[in-house]
Amino acid sequence: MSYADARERFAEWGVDTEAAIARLGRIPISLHCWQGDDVVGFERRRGHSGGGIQATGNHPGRARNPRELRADLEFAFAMIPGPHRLNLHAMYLDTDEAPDRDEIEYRHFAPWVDWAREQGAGLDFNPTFFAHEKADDNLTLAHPDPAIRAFWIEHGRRCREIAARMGQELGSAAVNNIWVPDGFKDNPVDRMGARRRLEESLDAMLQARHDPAHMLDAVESKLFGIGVEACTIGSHEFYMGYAIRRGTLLCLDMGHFHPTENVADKLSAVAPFVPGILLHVSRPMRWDSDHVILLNDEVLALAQELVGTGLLDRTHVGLDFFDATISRTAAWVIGTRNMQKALLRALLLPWDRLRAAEAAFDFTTRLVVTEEVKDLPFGAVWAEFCAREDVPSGPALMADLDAYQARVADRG
Ligand SMILES: C[C@H](O)[C@H](O)[C@@H](O)C(=O)CO
Ligand SMILES: [Mn+2]
Repeated sequence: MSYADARERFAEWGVDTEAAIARLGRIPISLHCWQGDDVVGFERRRGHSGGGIQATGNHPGRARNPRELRADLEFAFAMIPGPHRLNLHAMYLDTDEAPDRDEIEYRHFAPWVDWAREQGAGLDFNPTFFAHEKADDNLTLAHPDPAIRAFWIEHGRRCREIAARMGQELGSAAVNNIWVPDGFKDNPVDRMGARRRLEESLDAMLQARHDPAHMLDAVESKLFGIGVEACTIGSHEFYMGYAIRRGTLLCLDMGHFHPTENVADKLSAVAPFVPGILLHVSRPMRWDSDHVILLNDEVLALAQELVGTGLLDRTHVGLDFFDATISRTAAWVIGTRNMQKALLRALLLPWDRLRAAEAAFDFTTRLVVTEEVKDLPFGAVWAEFCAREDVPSGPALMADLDAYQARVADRG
């Protein structure tokens, strides 16, 4: 179906496809750098605990250095319509030096900023509290040893400074997301002590004020991780309380809750109490497996809540998946485009009609409308969006993905 015909079909429902396309074109999605190299990073020191996260698979083409990762990202950006952001982790520094985590400085990341400026992309940032000898006890900011806590506090403090400078340089606030793997494999007897230490460390780390136009703090909770099955110190309740008290963003990772929980439902529940939300859009399969996101019910529901509640302006959409069994660039492209497709579908819903039906307790109409509109030609609107943004779709996209993968397949 042509776009012109599709526009008319949507108009019959009172939906303006032009407005939806325009809104979608202003929503940046933050691509996570760690999908490109299986969460390895570019530090010269290696070989320590991974904090319970690990990519599985050995598909050829893993980016081995910043140059390769940037080339892969440039390709992915060319396949993804709309404004771009890159979510960097501190272990992806670009330098010949070998600073420890408590020694990193802005200059170690400056090449990323230069590159982002060239690309017209924003940057987000994350301290790296894993893959380091001082994280091998599965305790960092909550460690009982004050020297280890001090080390990680200094790392986190520096990361906030680096993120703030990135945001200032690029004229777009960098979200600096704090996730620590801290927890216990078996039942601890002093959960309270560990949580108090985490709270104190976070307070020390977040003491310096930074301009929110440059940097926004976020905290990310988790239900459990491999190796910390009995207790995660930074649980949802912990960080929900912390984000409210400190006024930070709250990060909701779709893989960090019990599988029966509905992350979409949480948005309107937490939004009144925190200044904003960071999403890690992911696909847990039985656990926090970080599969590439599909255009599935969970992602559609998330996008629908973002649009329907008006929370888009207060939400930063980031991705968090990593799959090393398929082309890493294709994973980025397909996952990101799925998030955008979900947002487009949400933007193309007849919201006024649905809200009126619900307000009138006419749940029959609400059901009929939600099911009937599923037959509308969303694909034609998506194809039009891609064409206007000069990115391929359909078979042309597949050909480009295959050609790029063939180019990187001989990386050692
Ligand atoms: C690499 C990220 O910091 C990490 O995936 C974190 O966001 C997470 O979700 C850990 O399970
Ligand atoms: Mn996450």
